[in-house]
Amino acid sequence: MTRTGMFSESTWKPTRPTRPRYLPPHLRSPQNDNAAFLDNVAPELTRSRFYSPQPARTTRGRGRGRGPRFAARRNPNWEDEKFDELEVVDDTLEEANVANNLEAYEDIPVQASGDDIPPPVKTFDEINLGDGLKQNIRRCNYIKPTPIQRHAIPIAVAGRDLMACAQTGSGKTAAFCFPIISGVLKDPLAVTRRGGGVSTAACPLALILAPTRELSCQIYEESKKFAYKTGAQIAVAYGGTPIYQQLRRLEKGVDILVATPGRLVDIVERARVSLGMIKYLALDEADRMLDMGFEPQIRKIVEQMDMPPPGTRQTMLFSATFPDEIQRLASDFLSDYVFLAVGRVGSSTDLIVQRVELVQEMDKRNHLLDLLRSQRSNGTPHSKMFSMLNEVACHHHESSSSSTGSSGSQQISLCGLRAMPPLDTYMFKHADKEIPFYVLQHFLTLVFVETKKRADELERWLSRNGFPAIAMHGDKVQMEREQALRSFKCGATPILVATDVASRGLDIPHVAHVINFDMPKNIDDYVHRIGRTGRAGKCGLATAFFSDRNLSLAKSLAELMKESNQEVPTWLSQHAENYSAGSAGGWVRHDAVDFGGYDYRKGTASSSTHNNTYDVPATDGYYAAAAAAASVNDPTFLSSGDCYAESSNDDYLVADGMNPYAAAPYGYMYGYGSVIASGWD
Ligand SMILES: Nc1ncnc2c1ncn2[C@@H]1O[C@H](COP(=O)(O)OP(=O)(O)OP(=O)(O)O)[C@@H](O)[C@H]1O
Repeated sequence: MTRTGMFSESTWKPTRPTRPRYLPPHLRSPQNDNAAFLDNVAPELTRSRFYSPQPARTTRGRGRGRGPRFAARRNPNWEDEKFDELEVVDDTLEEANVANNLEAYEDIPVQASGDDIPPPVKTFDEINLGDGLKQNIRRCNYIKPTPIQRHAIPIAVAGRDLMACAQTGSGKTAAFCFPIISGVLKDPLAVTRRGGGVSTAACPLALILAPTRELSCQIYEESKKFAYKTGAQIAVAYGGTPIYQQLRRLEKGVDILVATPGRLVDIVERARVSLGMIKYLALDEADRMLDMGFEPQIRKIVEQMDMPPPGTRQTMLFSATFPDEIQRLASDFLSDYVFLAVGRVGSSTDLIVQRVELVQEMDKRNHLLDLLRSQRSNGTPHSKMFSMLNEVACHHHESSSSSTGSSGSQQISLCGLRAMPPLDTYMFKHADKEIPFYVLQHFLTLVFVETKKRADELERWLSRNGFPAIAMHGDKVQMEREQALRSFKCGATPILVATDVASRGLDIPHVAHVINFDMPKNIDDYVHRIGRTGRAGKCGLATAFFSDRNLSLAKSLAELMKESNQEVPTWLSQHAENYSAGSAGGWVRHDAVDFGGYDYRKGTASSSTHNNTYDVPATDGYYAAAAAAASVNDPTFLSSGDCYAESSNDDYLVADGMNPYAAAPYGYMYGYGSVIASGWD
């Protein structure tokens, strides 16, 4: 849809006269909002029976007189209790444990580049987020901010555009949701964003885009928790479900819209949503959203659908990976932005133990069976994993105790082992039968495969061999996809076989093991896939089946493992050497950067470790390479923005003849071969 002329281009103020008076969220009736909110809570998102020794409590369906009013009369804190029934962080943990698990992120170096960067905070209380939101943060058991939250929230609350990169599972969702919710709640605009008058278009103030339906739903559920009782109206729109239901919800008015790109375009083209009032735009998994698969749709949404331009709106891009060329592309959507990297861009957390096994294609199935069997042998499944996790905890203790000076035993208990769910059985009712869930079911295993067909085949094969599994991929109808995810989350089918549709963003508690049955096409996808475990400071295990077909990944995988303090098998190092020597270069990472992230601009680099901000000379990356290339008078060095790579079937490769100095800063090339990955929305 092109600009409709509803809004004046220069001011972006609405000119439409006949609309009901806008009621700011903080003045809206909390009762109404709560009612809508509670009604929307999906049953599966109430406190999981799986992790709770008690059956889930509910105030619904208990007959007359048992509704919210009744509950409120009997117990003035009923709403707090009601909130507790939602899926909060992790109900097996005490508050202190949650905070302590997050200690795991304390040592991560942080780099911020840009002008006048607002300083980070140590606590949520230091930021003016508003009382309602702060109360919900406490209800969510978010005792203290994670590093990405400490740095990103003040930047976003100050109204700055932001490109932020932080490890999987480190709390990026809250880092963009809190500033958005807080901004919406403080919005002084006395104009309507609701439907009415001559138009039925809803006019959200904030738009959050995500690449998959499940991730949109997850962000929606999370933001509802954060906005609980504040009056902020949040809606979700994603494909694969009837559009009319979503349209009806939008008619009621919306402040924050969470959407997948395809469904959003559809709704905007039907003139049911106007993007003309957008003040906040957030792209989760931003590198995925801006790669070849989604970029045209994102450009359409951002540049051709009435959305205020950069500088007028605030734009926030978040991901765990940010290849250079995507950063370059993304800068089209940003204005005077801050680049923030927690840890190295595209690296993985060392809370995830990574194992790589050399397995040929024909042996993969049997190898998987052996692995799964060893997990549940002796009634103490995952015993191997437990010892490995213990090693991680000890290792982590060693690295963190030197900087924190804490005692050993204390640190070990902080590193995730106590976060493991209790090892007992649980009775599950299915088709009128009580089925015991054995210990294994407490640990969920996520198996990634390359194609939808392979996912279905492996699901059947595993089930036939006594391992209840379910497949999730883009050929399944949405209901089946959601059912598969639910069944996995609650442990009914403790193995999920998925394509890349499940690789990004999904926060599934107690995924203890990620198996790359088929390796992904590029290292970024690997980082996201293994990031489904080892979240929020907990430990996890990732096993990769590496075959001859994956040689092009050897170098980047070995480098990633080294960066994350993992043991690299000798055979992999050998393959990495052979492959890089025998090819035009394969994958190249930021060899020149010795810590932190990588801002492709590199001009105004400043860096901070924890809370101390200081300048670092921009001697690495681009400038170092430029200097090196210039010193040898090398004509192959290309300036920023030039194309420096050639595509191949799988990955982008450094162009022949380019010298290593020139290649280094452009490192981390993106595997466009993977864009056609199955199952994206
Ligand atoms: N400050 C905090 N205190 C406690 N738990 C937190 C905090 N911030 C986030 N979490 C929890 O950490 C988990 C991971 O957070 P989130 O899903 O936002 O990670 P992410 O960085 O977006 O990961 P991904 O890169 O995979 O999308 C969630 O369960 C979330 O509730």
